[in-house]
Amino acid sequence: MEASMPKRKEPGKSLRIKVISMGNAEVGKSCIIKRYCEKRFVSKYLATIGIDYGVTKVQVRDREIKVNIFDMAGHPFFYEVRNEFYKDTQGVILVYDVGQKESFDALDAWLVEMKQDLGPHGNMENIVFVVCANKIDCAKHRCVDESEGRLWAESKGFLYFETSAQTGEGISEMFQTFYLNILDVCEHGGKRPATNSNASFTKEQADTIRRIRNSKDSWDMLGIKPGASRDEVNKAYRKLAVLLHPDKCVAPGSEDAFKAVVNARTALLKNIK
Ligand SMILES: Nc1nc2c(ncn2[C@@H]2O[C@H](COP(=O)(O)OP(=O)(O)OP(=O)(O)O)[C@@H](O)[C@H]2O)c(=O)[nH]1
Repeated sequence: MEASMPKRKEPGKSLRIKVISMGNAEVGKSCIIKRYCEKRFVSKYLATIGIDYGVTKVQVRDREIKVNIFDMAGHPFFYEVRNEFYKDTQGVILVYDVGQKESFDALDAWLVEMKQDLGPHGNMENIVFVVCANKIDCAKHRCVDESEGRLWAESKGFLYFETSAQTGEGISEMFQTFYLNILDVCEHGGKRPATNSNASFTKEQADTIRRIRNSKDSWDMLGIKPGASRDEVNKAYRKLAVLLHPDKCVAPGSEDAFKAVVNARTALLKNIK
């Protein structure tokens, strides 16, 4: 009789984690959290004063996770309040507004602030970061495209999601993946599993794509001086083509960078005897 009974799976022990939100003022940190926890959107801007705190329970795989969420004010004025809250964090929701380039450019400074506050013994390697490219509903105002955001995030081993707190797009997928990754870390003794931490492209590829994206003309794009010879153009082109060829490079934006390099070479060779 007992042998034919289906085995009941024992639920895993419940887990308690701390996550924080980071990013410039007004990028939508509070709204992302509200959209997920309360399923609503508030269009009126109410600046977070210092820190907002909330607790929520989620079920991930067979584990119940009690999540303590610290929603940080993005305004520089609240630095002194924020710096109390970086330690003992398992996950960070790092947000920028796709229509506000400064908020994207500020992401590095947010990491620096966190690193400084954690001090020399603080280890950010095993914290799960998810980057939210928020306000994608405002397509008309968008100035940071997906490949640029994804490249920044993935080259640091961070998760990347396109979100809109207003429409809800991407929000639950983002939180589900975020919590799953945190659970993986917790179940690996607090260390990020190797498969989750390495980008599938090199730093050289990521830096080259960024350089090409920001180059001012075709010479600059190929990384050569104006007036260089055909041979120099071809040599520079070949080097970049090997590095960025779509068969070899999976970095976000590599296809566009490769096309731009091909066009730059064609344009330059047309005018060199
Ligand atoms: N269109 C649009 N507006 C959004 C979105 N997310 C937030 N907002 C608006 O952006 C403004 C700022 O949102 P908050 O969530 O308060 O921003 P925050 O990052 O928490 O700001 P601080 O508390 O100052 O750090 C509010 O007016 C929101 O309604 C979104 O996805 N789309």
